Amino acid sequence: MARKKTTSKKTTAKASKPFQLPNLKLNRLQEVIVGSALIVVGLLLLFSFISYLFTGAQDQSVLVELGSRSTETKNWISQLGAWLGHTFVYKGFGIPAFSISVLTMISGIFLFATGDKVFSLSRKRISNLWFWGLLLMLWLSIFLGFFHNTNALLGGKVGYELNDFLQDYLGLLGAILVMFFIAIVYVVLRLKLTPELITAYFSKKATEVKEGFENIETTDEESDWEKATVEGNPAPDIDQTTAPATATEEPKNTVELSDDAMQVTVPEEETVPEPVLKKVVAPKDENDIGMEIEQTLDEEEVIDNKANKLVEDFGEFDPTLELSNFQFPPLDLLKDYTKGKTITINEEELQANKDRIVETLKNYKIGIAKISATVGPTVTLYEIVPEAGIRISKIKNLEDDIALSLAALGIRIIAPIPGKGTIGIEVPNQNPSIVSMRSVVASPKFQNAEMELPIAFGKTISNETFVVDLAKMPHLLMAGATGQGKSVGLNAILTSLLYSKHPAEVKFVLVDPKKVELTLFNKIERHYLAKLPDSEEAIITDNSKVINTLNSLCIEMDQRYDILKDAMCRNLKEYNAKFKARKLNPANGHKFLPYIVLVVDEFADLIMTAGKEVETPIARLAQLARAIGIHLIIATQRPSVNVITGMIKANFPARISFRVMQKVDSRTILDSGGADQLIGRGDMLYTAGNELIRIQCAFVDTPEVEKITDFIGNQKAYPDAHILPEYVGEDGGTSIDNNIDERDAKFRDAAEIIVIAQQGSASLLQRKLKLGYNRAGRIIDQLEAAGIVGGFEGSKARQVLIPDLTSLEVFLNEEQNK
Ligand SMILES: Nc1ncnc2c1ncn2[C@@H]1O[C@H](COP(=O)(O)OP(=O)(O)OP(=O)(O)O)[C@@H](O)[C@H]1O
Repeated sequence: MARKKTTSKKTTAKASKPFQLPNLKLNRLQEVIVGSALIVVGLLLLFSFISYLFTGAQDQSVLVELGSRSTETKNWISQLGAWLGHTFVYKGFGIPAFSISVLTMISGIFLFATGDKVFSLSRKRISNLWFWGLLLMLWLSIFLGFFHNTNALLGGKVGYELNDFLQDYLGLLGAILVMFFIAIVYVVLRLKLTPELITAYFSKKATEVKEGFENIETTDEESDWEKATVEGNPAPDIDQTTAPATATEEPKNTVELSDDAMQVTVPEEETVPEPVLKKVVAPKDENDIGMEIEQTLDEEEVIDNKANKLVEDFGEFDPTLELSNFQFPPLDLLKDYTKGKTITINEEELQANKDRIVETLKNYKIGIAKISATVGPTVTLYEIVPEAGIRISKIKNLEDDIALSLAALGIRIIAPIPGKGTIGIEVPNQNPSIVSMRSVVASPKFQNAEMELPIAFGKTISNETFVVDLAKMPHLLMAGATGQGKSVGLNAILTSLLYSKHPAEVKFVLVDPKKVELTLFNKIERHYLAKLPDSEEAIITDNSKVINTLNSLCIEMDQRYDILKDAMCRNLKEYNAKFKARKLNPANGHKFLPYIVLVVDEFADLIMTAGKEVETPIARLAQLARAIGIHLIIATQRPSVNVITGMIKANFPARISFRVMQKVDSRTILDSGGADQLIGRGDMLYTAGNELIRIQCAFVDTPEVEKITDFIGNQKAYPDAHILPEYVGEDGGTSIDNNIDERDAKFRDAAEIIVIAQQGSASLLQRKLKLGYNRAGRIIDQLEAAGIVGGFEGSKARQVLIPDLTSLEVFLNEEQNK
């Protein structure tokens, strides 16, 4: 989709460009060769034209014989020169034809000297040069056509004919006026000159000239004095103390060499006078005195000018340049589940449901003034307007009774619907339709979304595509009982981003304790994923590594804040815009910063095993990371209060809930019931802090995700995944201290577990002894120091050096007796 977007942008850009050099890719050697070829061609043209001015008349007679070896011409470039001169100067544009040779040479020099790196950035400039150069040539040629009778070579045949054509229709005066008008258009468009600028320029010049005269007068006096002092003579007629009056007024760098009054005066570097606005307030009456008001104008922001110049020369910084050939996945990779099937409106079903609702309410003496239905992909919303005097809470309490009478699950009553004066009853359709990812990605709402991180969740109850900006959320909490569509939801989020963002613009940090859900994204590691230095896999499946990654993200956050502070930007969007506009110097550590999206599946599992160690960095990130482009998506099966703590909840205003089994879970995640009444299979409720929106999540199946990741993974990638800052945890480094007294209280238990399992891993201890990661890590270090387990072996578990429990007993007893 984004590909479409960019191509459409490109075409509009192309259409507005006057002329564009072909986008050839040359290597450096080819550049030098092509560059020199252009220079030679330019020179050949130049010499031919110059020579033609003098020898053209003599060569006129032999023009018909050109091509034969025996033909002799006077042109410096012989037959070719004679032909070129005749074609371009005489039959062409006259003297202005010289610009062709000059333009060719300039292009050649550019390519030869600077290479494609600069050249490709300056293509726009060069194409501009050609466009305006050729236009100027044509204008001059027509203009010189007025003087055709003086010399036919001035404007060439083209100039003469076009001039003649103009004069035939407009007459001499008309033609002159038209030419004058074109010249004005040229000057205004090309040189961006306006009458104001010209007057400003001349008034500036006038003041400069005036100041110049005044300066000459003073410097005349000064130079007399200086001449005298440099020669060692006293200053003529000027007292030593009073002489440098001008010098004190205008400080000079004066070096006193000796007592003999020899002074060498070095004029100060030219200082740019501050532009000053002067205004004189005349005295009100005889007793009043006038006043002169001076106002210094704001200084020009040089940095902007420089940046504008850079942007003019090289264009805006393009972060996607390194993978400029990257292609966004085509829509065909997504399956169209709804092919040929639109939502079927089953009128019988609608009628039957309506009748039952009306009847049930009637049984409770609730009269209905009006009822209408909106059919969604999986649920139909019946909106009723009760008769006057009916209490809303009465209807709300009938949820179960209506569900019973309709014999359906997942009935939800919204009383009243916010913003409408109605009460909503959501009833699941008998034949729900799948919302395919393809249909939401292809929707104009997603395609034209001007968002930083657009996410197409699915379709609302009124069948509208629901697109939100993750950057604005700014973090998302997601819950749902097992099998209700959480993993599909995560895939839909990731797919949306893959369809809209270039690898340079967004990076994912994926935490997947289930080990199977997000593995497919491994293929796009070097395009879209971020990882810790030295870690083999980018997708984190080991809970212990999550802590390091989260802390590393905190470091990244702090670093980004420093960079943003330095650039005086309030958020990542501003910063990147400033960087693209070349207002930030990469030499000062500035670089284009991609968004980072951290996705944590099975958050409850993580909290169970690592507790505070995970919660603290997550809360920190959630509180602070929004401005610097780190966004969290956290999914959990169990939305209990000890998993989704107050601190986490407070920082995740945007929440999604798939079906949960209990009302209390719904309350924990959404702060209200409702999620327990959903029907599952992607039926979800979304809230961004205010009302609840019921959405049918888009369905994207594993084979589709596989196709997308294959498509991206097979393309040229960055050399490595995006590397996060290194984090050395508290447990970093191995303690070689084998101090028995300082051993952990659970040391012996741990040793036994390790020896029984014959596997030296900290996570085993964590599970069996219910320890935090840091403590388990410390015990492993102590076991290593004691010689019970071997050294660290990367991703493999450590070797256990004691074969069984009896040997361990002997080993530890011996150690005690030492
Ligand atoms: N949006 C959807 N549209 C249609 N069917 C869906 C949708 N989402 C999920 N399903 C169905 O529900 C099944 C389970 O979904 P999913 O694997 O996402 O559940 P889950 O909540 O992640 O479960 P678990 O937590 O056990 O991994 C899918 O295989 C699919 O058949």
